[in-house]
Amino acid sequence: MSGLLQSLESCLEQHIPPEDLAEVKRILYGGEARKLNLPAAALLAAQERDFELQGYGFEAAAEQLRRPRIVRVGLIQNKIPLPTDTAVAVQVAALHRRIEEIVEVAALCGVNIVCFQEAWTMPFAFCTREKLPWTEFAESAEDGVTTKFCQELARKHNMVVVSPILERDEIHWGTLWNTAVVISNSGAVLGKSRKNHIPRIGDFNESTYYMEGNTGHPVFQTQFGTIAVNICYGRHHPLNWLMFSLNGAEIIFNPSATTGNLSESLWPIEARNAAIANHCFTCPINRVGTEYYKNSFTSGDGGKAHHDLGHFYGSSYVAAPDGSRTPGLSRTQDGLLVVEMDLNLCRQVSDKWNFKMTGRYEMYADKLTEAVQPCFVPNIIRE
Ligand SMILES: NC(=O)NCCC(=O)O
Repeated sequence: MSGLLQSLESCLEQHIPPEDLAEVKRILYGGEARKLNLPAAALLAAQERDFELQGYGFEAAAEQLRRPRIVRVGLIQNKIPLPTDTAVAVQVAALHRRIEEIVEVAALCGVNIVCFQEAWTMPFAFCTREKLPWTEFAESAEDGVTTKFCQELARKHNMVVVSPILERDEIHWGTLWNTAVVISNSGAVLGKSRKNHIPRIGDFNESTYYMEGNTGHPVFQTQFGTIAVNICYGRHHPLNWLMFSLNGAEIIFNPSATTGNLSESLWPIEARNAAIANHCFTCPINRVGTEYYKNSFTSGDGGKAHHDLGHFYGSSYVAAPDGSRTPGLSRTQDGLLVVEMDLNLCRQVSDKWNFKMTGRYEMYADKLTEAVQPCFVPNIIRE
């Protein structure tokens, strides 16, 4: 992992000859994203508060019967501000303060829907396998301190807030889940979406802490568009994206926590491919920084015990249904990515490429039903 590389895009800008840059961006990114003109006050506040602020826009063609449906989303990536052995309540409060000051800037930029990173109120401590204090970060999705905090933000800024937390479900005997709480711009809790796929890879020992989600693939109708949340490792599962899309999601957020050595080469591909395959916008968000734990832990691979999961590489971005994408935020710095999109692009691209129309879902539904039966015989033709 190169700790110094700020972002792939800054590297390209620096090293690709100027006469080739536009063509390189067309091939790699589907074109040069339109830069948004963000308010000077927002740029200044971001600088003072020490985070990167970037803004891009995606266009759609004008239609005769539908007005443009313009929405601005905000993706926030951040480091944990305090050491992991600071008191739980103090860490949570510090994260609330950090997010509050970034959301204020999102509001200045006209953001309608904001999404935070996975388990944003805590260090991503699931590498340790220790229960305390990490399970103490879990909160009620309905009326925990973080949900109340987000409801205030939503009301104050007239913004839909997607808040991925570690959830404690008191009704079901204190069960823990990895959950995104979706809060309407009215301040009401619209609902929640639990992480469907739990990693069992390397230091990501998350199944020690919480269960595979049981909320299916809910889509939330907001004033600004229909949204869904595919949490982190669900990014690797094309059917997970598909189901959110079949339920009508126009924007799918992917709040994540993932590290360089493990997944950085997959990061630019998976969510972008999901945007293309499902005719929707996708918004992967990753935390930044290296989180240190006092007690060492092993990866179960015979390697040495260590004190961190590796570097969380940020690089949050937005991909559009036509396959184009924004540059990523920094690999090392807190950041806010503001992206304006016309949701009419989803149907326009669908009418062009027809992936849903040609999807032959009935064929796959039948065959998948067969494939999961114990008596399944793979269809291999032999001589
Ligand atoms: N948080 C999480 O599910 N991480 C797993 C690693 C990855 O999906 O890249």
